[in-house]
Amino acid sequence: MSYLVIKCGGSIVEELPSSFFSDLKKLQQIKQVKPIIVHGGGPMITSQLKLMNVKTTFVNGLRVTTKEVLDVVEMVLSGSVNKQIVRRMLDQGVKGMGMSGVDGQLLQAVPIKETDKYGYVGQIKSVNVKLLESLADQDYIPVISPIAISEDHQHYNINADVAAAAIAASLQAPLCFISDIPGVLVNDKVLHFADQKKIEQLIQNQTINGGMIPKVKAALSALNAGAPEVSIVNGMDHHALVDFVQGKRIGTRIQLREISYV
Ligand SMILES: Nc1ncnc2c1ncn2[C@@H]1O[C@H](COP(=O)(O)OP(=O)(O)O)[C@@H](O)[C@H]1O
Ligand SMILES: CC(=O)N[C@@H](CCC(=O)OP(=O)(O)O)C(=O)O
Repeated sequence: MSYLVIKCGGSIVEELPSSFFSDLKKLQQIKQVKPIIVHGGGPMITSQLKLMNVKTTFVNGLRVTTKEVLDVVEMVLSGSVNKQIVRRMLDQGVKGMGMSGVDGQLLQAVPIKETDKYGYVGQIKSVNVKLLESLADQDYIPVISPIAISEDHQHYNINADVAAAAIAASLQAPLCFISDIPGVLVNDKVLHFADQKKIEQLIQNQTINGGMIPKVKAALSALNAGAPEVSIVNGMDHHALVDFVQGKRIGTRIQLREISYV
């Protein structure tokens, strides 16, 4: 394995055990993996907006982003959340390099199609892969907040699952979603494998809802664009990352091809 894109959800970022960060080093040194972290921070953005008395709404799992909301999203994600992750990596002797998709034009965006509905939400047009390669060559682990920049230098808010999927697709790398649940749950049980058809059915009957919708959709889009493997795992599981790299059966593994569920 070479690159590994790890998406840390805002739901779990503050709870991640120290072993999560020390395992990054083990993966680099023992398995020659080049980890790349993409993080969210949805709950922290919502708390900050609340403190500032700014109303916030979601449509289809995406935050409606006015100019005022965009400033707060950027402040929270590229500021406190990003630096908190870098600090926790440094505590474990891991070389973290915090950046947003704006820095070095890492994530180049165009506005999402329905701008009247979503405001400053973007979709990723391209990823500056050379920048990621040069950081990995120096053993840095990029820690990326999902703010992107357009050709005319407007910043856009990107759902972190979508940003992680775009990066995994650009690098043709496996993608591991770290969240606060043990995987996709159906009747309180973890679904260990799910194919496209099953996911569409679970969205349709609302078993998959809320923040899980952009996650599974991003998983499918990464796979369709050539990412070899995508799983959703629980960040509270010690050594979830190592288990993922070793191909152990943890969380929910998403696949394109059909699976027999009998
Ligand atoms: N079928 C499902 N299985 C598991 N979680 C689900 C499901 N449907 C909705 N969810 C919700 O999705 C959440 C994970 O998405 P989200 O809150 O966006 O996490 P993150 O911040 O890790 O990206 C879970 O905490 C849960 O509330
Ligand atoms: C467009 C959009 O919805 N952006 C997200 C970005 C953060 C995010 O995705 O954080 P989680 O991974 O914790 O959900 C937002 O503003 O909340």
